[in-house]
Amino acid sequence: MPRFPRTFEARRMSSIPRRPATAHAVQPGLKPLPRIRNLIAVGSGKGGVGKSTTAVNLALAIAAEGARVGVLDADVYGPSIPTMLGLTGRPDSPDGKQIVPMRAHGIEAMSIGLMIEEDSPLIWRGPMATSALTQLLEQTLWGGAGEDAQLDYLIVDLPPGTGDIQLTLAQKIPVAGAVIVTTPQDVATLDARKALKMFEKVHVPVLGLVENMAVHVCSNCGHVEHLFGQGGGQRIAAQYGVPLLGSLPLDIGIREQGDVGTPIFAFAPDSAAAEAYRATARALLAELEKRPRAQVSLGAQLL
Ligand SMILES: Nc1ncnc2c1ncn2[C@@H]1O[C@H](COP(=O)(O)OP(=O)(O)OP(=O)(O)O)[C@@H](O)[C@H]1O
Repeated sequence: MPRFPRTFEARRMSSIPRRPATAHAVQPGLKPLPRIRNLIAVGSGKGGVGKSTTAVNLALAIAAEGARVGVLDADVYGPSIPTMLGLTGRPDSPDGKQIVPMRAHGIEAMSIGLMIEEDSPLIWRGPMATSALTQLLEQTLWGGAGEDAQLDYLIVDLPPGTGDIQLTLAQKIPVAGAVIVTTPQDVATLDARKALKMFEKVHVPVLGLVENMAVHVCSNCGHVEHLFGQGGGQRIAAQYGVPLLGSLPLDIGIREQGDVGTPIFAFAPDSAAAEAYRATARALLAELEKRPRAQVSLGAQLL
């Protein structure tokens, strides 16, 4: 794989003008979080489909559009975002209550994995997990220390599956929209449908599906192969009545870069894989723009 001389962070700092995002409506009955203009939940019907990898690279791709972005790793079963972003140590908490998010590759990040010992197994019952996660969401100083600090987008990597924890989280967290990550096999077994139903049940709008590992790119010759046939993602999205936001390649660089803490989008922003994430991120933002805006109340910062 070609090496790119300039890091993503340097590129981002030097050339991308900030474009503050419009805040969009959340589920009826919930109040938007003051520090978050748009919270986007990333879910999947089952584990191992590449949800965290997709969430992190999409967060970077959205940041590259000029937005202030954070990622919250809510995957209590296997918090992998610290590794994917190369984060270690504990986040600061000056007053013992609020938590300063960590930063990597130009985005903010917080993970349940940063708050516990690295080797300790997370065997939490539903209520414990959901209250820990809602606390983490609310007590993190997203967007900086100032009173009016805000992120344009917070990408929340939900635990895989559609059990109680996922349902409660989808119900309690004020979400502007959800994205469902599937693989071609996942599509075949209809696990993605369960995730769709779950979000529907709690009135969270699904912005679309992302088909991960859709085509294989040979690391030697770059040959592209549709291992699982073509058009599956498109068909299933049409069947469910939601857009297919993008199809991502099964690419060794995506895995390798995730393992070493510099996601492919940061490592090789001009690669074909990064381009696929960029196109998917743009489609996601375009879908979000179609959603109703958050209501503006006097004194609120949701302009
Ligand atoms: N498009 C891709 N190409 C190559 N490898 C990928 C791709 N997407 C994900 N992977 C790899 O697949 C493995 C699982 O990915 P990831 O941890 O993102 O899945 P997940 O759905 O979040 O898993 P879980 O939530 O069950 O822990 C990782 O090793 C990751 O690097």
